[in-house]
Amino acid sequence: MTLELFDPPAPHAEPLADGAVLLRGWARAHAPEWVAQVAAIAAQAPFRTMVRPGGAPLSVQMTNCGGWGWVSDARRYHYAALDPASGRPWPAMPEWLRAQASAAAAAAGHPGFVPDACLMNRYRPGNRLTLHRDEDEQDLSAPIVSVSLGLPATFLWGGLRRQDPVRRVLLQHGDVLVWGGPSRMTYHGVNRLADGRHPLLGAERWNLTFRLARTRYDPARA
Ligand SMILES: O=C(O)CCC(=O)C(=O)O
Ligand SMILES: [Fe+2]
Repeated sequence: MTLELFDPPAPHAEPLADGAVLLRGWARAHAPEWVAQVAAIAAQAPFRTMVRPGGAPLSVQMTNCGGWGWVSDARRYHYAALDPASGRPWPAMPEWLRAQASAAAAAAGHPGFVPDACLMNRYRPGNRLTLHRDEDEQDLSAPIVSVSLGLPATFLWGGLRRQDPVRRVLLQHGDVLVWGGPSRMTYHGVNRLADGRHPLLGAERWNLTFRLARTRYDPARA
Protein backbone atom coordinates (compact mmCIF):
# COMPACT_ATOMS: atom_id res chain seq x y z
CA MET A 1 0.00 0.00 0.00
CA THR A 2 1.35 3.42 -0.91
CA LEU A 3 0.40 6.79 0.45
CA GLU A 4 -0.06 8.16 -3.06
CA LEU A 5 -3.29 6.19 -3.23
CA PHE A 6 -4.81 8.76 -0.91
CA ASP A 7 -3.36 11.88 -2.53
CA PRO A 8 -5.43 13.75 -5.09
CA PRO A 9 -4.32 12.89 -8.63
CA ALA A 10 -1.65 15.09 -10.22
CA PRO A 11 -3.04 18.00 -12.24
CA HIS A 12 -4.19 16.87 -15.67
CA ALA A 13 -6.50 17.98 -18.48
CA GLU A 14 -9.82 16.22 -19.16
CA PRO A 15 -11.58 17.21 -22.39
CA LEU A 16 -15.26 17.79 -21.65
CA ALA A 17 -16.62 18.87 -25.05
CA ASP A 18 -15.41 20.66 -28.17
CA GLY A 19 -13.74 23.83 -26.79
CA ALA A 20 -14.25 22.80 -23.14
CA VAL A 21 -11.49 21.39 -20.95
CA LEU A 22 -11.42 20.57 -17.25
CA LEU A 23 -7.96 21.31 -15.87
CA ARG A 24 -8.10 19.06 -12.83
CA GLY A 25 -6.14 20.39 -9.86
CA TRP A 26 -4.64 23.19 -11.92
CA ALA A 27 -5.01 25.84 -9.17
CA ARG A 28 -4.39 23.52 -6.24
CA ALA A 29 -0.69 24.19 -5.69
CA HIS A 30 -1.29 27.94 -5.29
CA ALA A 31 -4.67 27.66 -3.57
CA PRO A 32 -3.64 29.68 -0.49
CA GLU A 33 -2.63 32.54 -2.80
CA TRP A 34 -5.96 32.33 -4.64
CA VAL A 35 -7.80 32.45 -1.32
CA ALA A 36 -5.75 35.41 -0.09
CA GLN A 37 -6.38 37.33 -3.32
CA VAL A 38 -10.13 36.77 -3.18
CA ALA A 39 -10.27 37.66 0.52
CA ALA A 40 -8.47 40.94 -0.18
CA ILE A 41 -10.99 41.80 -2.91
CA ALA A 42 -13.94 40.83 -0.72
CA ALA A 43 -12.60 43.12 2.01
CA GLN A 44 -13.10 46.04 -0.41
CA ALA A 45 -16.23 44.82 -2.20
CA PRO A 46 -17.99 42.35 0.12
CA PHE A 47 -19.92 39.32 -1.10
CA ARG A 48 -23.58 40.25 -1.20
CA THR A 49 -26.94 38.78 -2.16
CA MET A 50 -28.16 40.23 -5.44
CA VAL A 51 -31.74 40.10 -6.62
CA ARG A 52 -32.82 38.88 -10.02
CA PRO A 53 -35.14 40.74 -12.38
CA GLY A 54 -38.50 40.50 -10.70
CA GLY A 55 -36.98 40.81 -7.24
CA ALA A 56 -36.28 37.26 -6.00
CA PRO A 57 -32.86 36.89 -4.34
CA LEU A 58 -30.10 34.87 -5.96
CA SER A 59 -29.01 31.90 -3.90
CA VAL A 60 -25.22 32.49 -4.11
CA GLN A 61 -23.48 35.61 -2.85
CA MET A 62 -21.44 37.59 -5.38
CA THR A 63 -18.82 40.24 -5.84
CA ASN A 64 -16.47 41.24 -8.67
CA CYS A 65 -13.07 42.54 -9.55
CA GLY A 66 -11.82 44.05 -12.80
CA GLY A 67 -12.92 46.92 -15.00
CA TRP A 68 -16.43 45.49 -15.19
CA GLY A 69 -18.58 43.65 -12.70
CA TRP A 70 -21.56 41.44 -13.42
CA VAL A 71 -24.61 42.80 -11.62
CA SER A 72 -28.14 41.51 -11.27
CA ASP A 73 -30.85 43.84 -9.99
CA ALA A 74 -34.61 44.02 -10.00
CA ARG A 75 -34.56 45.25 -13.61
CA ARG A 76 -31.82 43.39 -15.50
CA TYR A 77 -28.49 41.60 -15.68
CA HIS A 78 -25.63 43.77 -16.87
CA TYR A 79 -21.98 44.67 -16.51
CA ALA A 80 -21.29 47.79 -14.47
CA ALA A 81 -18.04 49.70 -13.95
CA LEU A 82 -19.17 50.76 -10.46
CA ASP A 83 -20.10 48.58 -7.51
CA PRO A 84 -23.73 49.56 -6.88
CA ALA A 85 -23.25 48.93 -3.14
CA SER A 86 -20.48 51.52 -2.76
CA GLY A 87 -20.71 53.68 -5.88
CA ARG A 88 -16.97 53.10 -6.38
CA PRO A 89 -15.21 51.19 -9.16
CA TRP A 90 -14.86 47.45 -8.52
CA PRO A 91 -11.46 46.51 -7.07
CA ALA A 92 -8.90 46.19 -9.86
CA MET A 93 -8.13 42.68 -11.05
CA PRO A 94 -4.77 41.76 -9.50
CA GLU A 95 -2.17 41.05 -12.18
CA TRP A 96 -1.49 37.66 -10.58
CA LEU A 97 -5.12 36.57 -11.05
CA ARG A 98 -5.23 37.89 -14.61
CA ALA A 99 -2.04 36.02 -15.50
CA GLN A 100 -3.33 32.78 -13.94
CA ALA A 101 -6.58 33.04 -15.91
CA SER A 102 -4.69 33.74 -19.15
CA ALA A 103 -2.40 30.76 -18.56
CA ALA A 104 -5.34 28.45 -17.82
CA ALA A 105 -7.14 29.57 -20.97
CA ALA A 106 -4.02 28.98 -23.03
CA ALA A 107 -3.55 25.52 -21.48
CA ALA A 108 -7.12 24.74 -22.54
CA GLY A 109 -6.52 25.83 -26.14
CA HIS A 110 -7.70 29.46 -25.97
CA PRO A 111 -4.60 31.67 -26.29
CA GLY A 112 -4.59 35.46 -25.90
CA PHE A 113 -7.37 35.57 -23.29
CA VAL A 114 -6.91 38.69 -21.15
CA PRO A 115 -10.01 38.99 -18.94
CA ASP A 116 -11.48 42.39 -18.07
CA ALA A 117 -13.98 41.01 -15.54
CA CYS A 118 -14.06 38.42 -12.79
CA LEU A 119 -17.30 37.43 -11.09
CA MET A 120 -16.79 35.77 -7.72
CA ASN A 121 -19.43 33.50 -6.27
CA ARG A 122 -19.64 32.32 -2.68
CA TYR A 123 -21.69 29.18 -2.02
CA ARG A 124 -22.73 27.99 1.40
CA PRO A 125 -24.43 24.64 2.02
CA GLY A 126 -27.81 24.67 0.28
CA ASN A 127 -26.86 27.39 -2.22
CA ARG A 128 -27.16 26.63 -5.93
CA LEU A 129 -27.00 28.21 -9.35
CA THR A 130 -29.78 27.37 -11.77
CA LEU A 131 -29.12 26.38 -15.37
CA HIS A 132 -28.09 29.40 -17.45
CA ARG A 133 -25.71 30.61 -20.15
CA ASP A 134 -23.16 33.37 -19.71
CA GLU A 135 -24.53 35.68 -22.38
CA ASP A 136 -24.08 39.27 -21.19
CA GLU A 137 -20.56 39.59 -22.62
CA GLN A 138 -20.00 41.55 -25.82
CA ASP A 139 -17.66 39.15 -27.62
CA LEU A 140 -18.90 35.59 -27.25
CA SER A 141 -15.85 34.19 -29.04
CA ALA A 142 -13.82 34.63 -25.82
CA PRO A 143 -13.78 31.70 -23.38
CA ILE A 144 -14.88 31.60 -19.74
CA VAL A 145 -12.29 30.48 -17.17
CA SER A 146 -13.89 29.11 -14.00
CA VAL A 147 -11.86 28.35 -10.86
CA SER A 148 -13.25 26.31 -7.96
CA LEU A 149 -11.99 26.59 -4.38
CA GLY A 150 -13.14 25.03 -1.13
CA LEU A 151 -16.00 22.55 -0.84
CA PRO A 152 -16.69 20.30 -3.84
CA ALA A 153 -19.77 20.91 -5.98
CA THR A 154 -21.72 19.06 -8.62
CA PHE A 155 -21.49 21.14 -11.78
CA LEU A 156 -24.21 20.69 -14.38
CA TRP A 157 -22.94 20.68 -17.93
CA GLY A 158 -25.78 20.80 -20.44
CA GLY A 159 -25.92 21.56 -24.14
CA LEU A 160 -26.62 24.49 -26.41
CA ARG A 161 -30.37 24.17 -25.80
CA ARG A 162 -31.90 24.44 -22.37
CA GLN A 163 -33.67 21.11 -22.77
CA ASP A 164 -30.50 19.19 -23.74
CA PRO A 165 -29.34 16.39 -21.43
CA VAL A 166 -27.16 17.48 -18.52
CA ARG A 167 -23.95 15.81 -17.37
CA ARG A 168 -22.90 15.96 -13.73
CA VAL A 169 -19.25 16.85 -13.17
CA LEU A 170 -17.74 16.96 -9.69
CA LEU A 171 -15.71 20.16 -9.34
CA GLN A 172 -13.15 20.01 -6.56
CA HIS A 173 -10.84 22.43 -4.84
CA GLY A 174 -8.30 23.70 -7.38
CA ASP A 175 -10.14 22.53 -10.49
CA VAL A 176 -10.28 24.97 -13.41
CA LEU A 177 -12.94 24.57 -16.07
CA VAL A 178 -12.52 26.46 -19.35
CA TRP A 179 -15.21 26.66 -22.01
CA GLY A 180 -15.09 28.55 -25.27
CA GLY A 181 -15.40 28.16 -29.03
CA PRO A 182 -18.26 25.79 -29.89
CA SER A 183 -18.95 25.24 -26.16
CA ARG A 184 -19.14 28.91 -25.20
CA MET A 185 -22.93 29.08 -25.08
CA THR A 186 -23.42 25.84 -23.18
CA TYR A 187 -26.09 25.81 -20.49
CA HIS A 188 -24.58 25.15 -17.08
CA GLY A 189 -25.36 25.38 -13.38
CA VAL A 190 -24.42 24.12 -9.94
CA ASN A 191 -26.43 21.75 -7.70
CA ARG A 192 -27.16 22.68 -4.12
CA LEU A 193 -23.90 22.67 -2.18
CA ALA A 194 -23.68 19.76 0.25
CA ASP A 195 -22.62 20.43 3.82
CA GLY A 196 -18.97 19.86 4.65
CA ARG A 197 -15.79 21.46 5.87
CA HIS A 198 -12.78 22.41 3.82
CA PRO A 199 -9.37 23.06 5.45
CA LEU A 200 -8.99 26.47 3.75
CA LEU A 201 -12.57 27.70 3.35
CA GLY A 202 -14.59 25.91 6.04
CA ALA A 203 -18.21 25.43 4.96
CA GLU A 204 -17.87 27.47 1.76
CA ARG A 205 -17.14 27.09 -1.92
CA TRP A 206 -15.72 29.99 -3.85
CA ASN A 207 -15.91 30.13 -7.63
CA LEU A 208 -14.28 32.71 -9.85
CA THR A 209 -15.31 33.16 -13.48
CA PHE A 210 -12.97 35.23 -15.59
CA ARG A 211 -14.66 36.86 -18.53
CA LEU A 212 -14.14 39.25 -21.38
CA ALA A 213 -17.08 41.57 -20.77
CA ARG A 214 -16.45 44.63 -22.91
CA THR A 215 -13.28 43.95 -24.91
CA ARG A 216 -12.75 42.20 -28.25
CA TYR A 217 -11.13 38.79 -28.03
CA ASP A 218 -7.87 38.61 -29.96
CA PRO A 219 -6.37 35.09 -29.87
CA ALA A 220 -3.12 36.50 -31.33
CA ARG A 221 -2.65 38.81 -28.34
CA ALA A 222 0.50 37.88 -26.45
O1 LIG B 1 -19.89 28.19 -9.61
C1 LIG B 1 -19.65 27.68 -10.70
O2 LIG B 1 -18.96 26.66 -10.83
C2 LIG B 1 -20.26 28.27 -11.96
C3 LIG B 1 -20.49 29.74 -11.88
C4 LIG B 1 -21.20 30.29 -13.08
O3 LIG B 1 -21.68 29.59 -13.91
C5 LIG B 1 -21.30 31.74 -13.25
O4 LIG B 1 -20.80 32.50 -12.39
O5 LIG B 1 -21.87 32.19 -14.26
FE1 LIG C 1 -22.25 30.78 -15.66
